[in-house]
Formats: sequence, C-alpha cells, structure tokens
Amino acid sequence: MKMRNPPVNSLSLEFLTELLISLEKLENDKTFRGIIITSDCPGIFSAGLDLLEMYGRDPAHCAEYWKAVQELWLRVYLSNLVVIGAINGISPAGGCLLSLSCDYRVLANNPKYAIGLNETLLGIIAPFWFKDVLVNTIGHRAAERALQLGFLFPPSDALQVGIVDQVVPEDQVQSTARSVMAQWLAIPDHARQLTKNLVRKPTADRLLQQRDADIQNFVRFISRDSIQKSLHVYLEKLKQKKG
Ligand SMILES: CC/C=C\C/C=C\C/C=C\C/C=C/C(=O)SCCNC(=O)CCNC(=O)[C@H](O)C(C)(C)COP(=O)(O)OP(=O)(O)OC[C@H]1O[C@@H](n2cnc3c(N)ncnc32)[C@H](O)[C@@H]1OP(=O)(O)O
Repeated sequence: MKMRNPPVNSLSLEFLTELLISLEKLENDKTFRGIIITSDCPGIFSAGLDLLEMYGRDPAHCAEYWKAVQELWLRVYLSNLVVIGAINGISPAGGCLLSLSCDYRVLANNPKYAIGLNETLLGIIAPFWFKDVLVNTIGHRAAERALQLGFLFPPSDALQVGIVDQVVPEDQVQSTARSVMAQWLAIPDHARQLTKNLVRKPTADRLLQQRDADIQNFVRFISRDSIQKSLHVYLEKLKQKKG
C-alpha cells in the first residue's frame, strides 16, 4: 500500500477515510495475507495528523476527525494481516504511530528520516494510546524521555532504542520488507493471528473501553485557546521555514 497524499502524506480526514476503505477491502479479500505500507511522497513517510483538521475547526469537525484517527489506528494495530512498514521517509507523531502499529518496521538509512512522537514540540501531548504503543515498543524509561522531549530519532538511534526493527540502505527498503514478509507468511495464519491478538488486545481495549470519552477529551483539549495558539505558532514556523 503506497500512501499518496502530497505534499507530505498528512493524515487528513479524507486521506484517513481512503486508507480505511483500502484496508477494509484488503482485509475482506481472503487472497491477501499481508500488506507492506510505504510512501509515494519522496523523503516523507507521513507528516502525521493533519494539523489543519485540528486548527480553527469547530468541535463537531474535531470529533469526527478524532473518531477517524482512532478507527485507523485500531484497524492497523489489530489487523489480521501481516503489516510491515517500509519507512522511506520522515515519520513524526501520527506517522510514527502508524509505523509503530505495523508488525515490523524497516527504516531507510537516511539521517533526514527521523521517527518519533514529537507532540510536545508542537505544544500538544501524545494521547494515552500513542504513549501505550511507544512504551510497548521501546520500554517505559526510553518512552518517558522520548515523549517528554519530543525526540525524533534518526535511523541509527531509532534502531538502538528499538523503535524500528531494521535499518537498511534506502534502495533496499522495499526488497527487505518483502523478505521479512516472506518470513512472517511462513507462519500459519491462525496461530500468528491469535498470538497477535493476545499480545495487542489489552492495549487496544484500553481505547475501546473509552472511545467516546477519548473523543470528548481530545475535543476539549484541542479547542483550548492556548492549544490553538501553539498550533498557530507551529504552522507559522512551517511556513517561515520555506523562507
Ligand atoms: C487530554 C488529551 C487528549 C487528547 C490528546 C490531544 C491532543 C493530541 C492530538 C494529536 C496528536 C498529534 C499528532 C500529530 O501527528 S501532529 C503532526 C505532527 N507532524 C509534524 O510535526 C510534522 C510537521 N511537518 C514537517 O516537519 C515538515 O513539513 C516535513 C519534515 C514533514 C516535510 O518538510 P518539507 O520541507 O518537505 O515540506 P514543508 O514545506 O514543511 O511542508 C509542505 C506543506 O505541508 C504542510 N504540512 C506539513 N506537515 C503538515 C501536517 N502535519 N499537517 C498539515 N500540513 C502540514 C506545510 O505547512 C506546507 O504547507 P504549505 O506552506 O501550505 O505548502
């Protein structure tokens, strides 16, 4: 699955909906046993959640958006398919969550391709289920530092901390992802799927048990004047960077 939402593969409501529909189709087609998620935007896996879906929007829109974000995460995280991330670009915040929700992550060795939950740098916080997935992946202490400081790990650090499973030369990302897929597909589906569910369900259940409350919390938080101001400042910084 090649993500194509130029210029930066931001996860807008429309793009999330497209991804959800595509994933559902693949899940329902029994001829598919695995997917490799990668990007068609040069140098960018995904810029994460679309800031314009959270800035200057009314509460109803924010609620609809957050529901779609939850939905995509649950679908990827709990997918019965083998999901491999072929991460061929930078993947901050929501882009990192998407990567972390794969069963295996292969990152291209380019110092620009940083990965991490950088929410605090935007003046916002990573929701508890983003945090849970990071803690599950790199452990409590490393996650505590990474989350507070908004670390974006370059490939060598990403491998060391375990946020990705493999770092390979850029031209080998897709072929490596395909070899990894072959290894994973050698395992009988029912055994692998039940095991995946056993490991991941408790984390997913934490959100499933309070989805509506999570949406309300998000809407309340994102609608605060101070948070809207932080988003404004961050968006201005992105604009000014262009010069
Ligand atoms: C109680 C608590 C309850 C709940 C929790 C509450 C809140 C938490 C909510 C959400 C968590 C947030 C998760 C996220 O994912 S936030 C997004 C994080 N993403 C980033 O920080 C990346 C920002 N982008 C960049 O750093 C660069 O754009 C990038 C390195 C990806 C690419 O750089 P490049 O130089 O190639 O392109 P740019 O010129 O910077 O960008 C082109 C164009 O795209 C716009 N852009 C970039 N990123 C985003 C984005 N994430 N959303 C929307 N738009 C984006 C950028 O502004 C440019 O636009 P334009 O100037 O109009 O061309």
